[in-house]
Amino acid sequence: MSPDPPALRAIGLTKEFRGFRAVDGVDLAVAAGSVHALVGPNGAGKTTLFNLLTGFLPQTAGRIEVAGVDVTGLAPEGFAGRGVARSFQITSLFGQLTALEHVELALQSGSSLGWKFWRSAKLMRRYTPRAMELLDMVGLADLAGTTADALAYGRKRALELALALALDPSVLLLDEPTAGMGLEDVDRTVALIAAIRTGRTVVMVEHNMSVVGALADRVTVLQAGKVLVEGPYDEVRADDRVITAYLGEGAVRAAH
Ligand SMILES: Nc1ncnc2c1ncn2[C@@H]1O[C@H](COP(=O)(O)OP(=O)(O)OP(=O)(O)O)[C@@H](O)[C@H]1O
Repeated sequence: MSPDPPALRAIGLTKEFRGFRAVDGVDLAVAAGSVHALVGPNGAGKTTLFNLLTGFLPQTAGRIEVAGVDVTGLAPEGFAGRGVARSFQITSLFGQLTALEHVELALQSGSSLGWKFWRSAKLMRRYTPRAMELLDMVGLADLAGTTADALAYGRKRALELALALALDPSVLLLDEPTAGMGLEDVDRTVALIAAIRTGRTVVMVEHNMSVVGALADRVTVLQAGKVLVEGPYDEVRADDRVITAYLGEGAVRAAH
């Protein structure tokens, strides 16, 4: 029996911005059921790769597969339709809607992308039980009636996760899930991701190495648009090439 194809795979993926290669021939295979972190110094191409892997940017060259199926060139809706979802950006929350209403809308639209139409409160109520479950999962049950505007930063990020989970994706992509958080929220988010990874594949861009160490099965380090190193966290963090990429030559000498 052949092994399962990667949940998400990039082959020679390349993105040029006016001739500048932000992502340059990246090969990436994210094993089904794994948590895979994308790391690298500023400007390495993480966000661009993330956008390519969710259909938010068209690639210049290369191929993307979801569970072995070619999805190259599909729009974000096409990726979502194949079970690939990304966490929402805070800016896309509607300040005056409650946390519960946000999740109900996400459930109703069936897609993190379709906020276009509005339904009656009565129709929405059919989604309330599942929406409450999702809010409970991310620790927001007590804040279901709070408007997004009134949620603290860490709670907004938790709401973003609930919205992504509303799609029940098989592959969940998280863009810096702990960025800007205090320690307590970071710990809470790590525990949450550890809980929601069950039964799915998670790809995350993350700067915080202790978060990567706590969650990631494998780590891909990008530098100047290319894969510098790929492997388990402990191997990657001890790799001289990675230390140099982050801290410069002197840091490698200091580390030995
Ligand atoms: N729309 C764009 N037009 C032109 N250049 C871009 C565009 N988007 C990204 N770049 C360039 O591509 C390179 C990679 O950027 P990207 O944001 O993907 O890196 P990153 O690893 O996510 O960085 P950071 O950790 O700072 O967020 C950078 O040099 C950036 O200036």
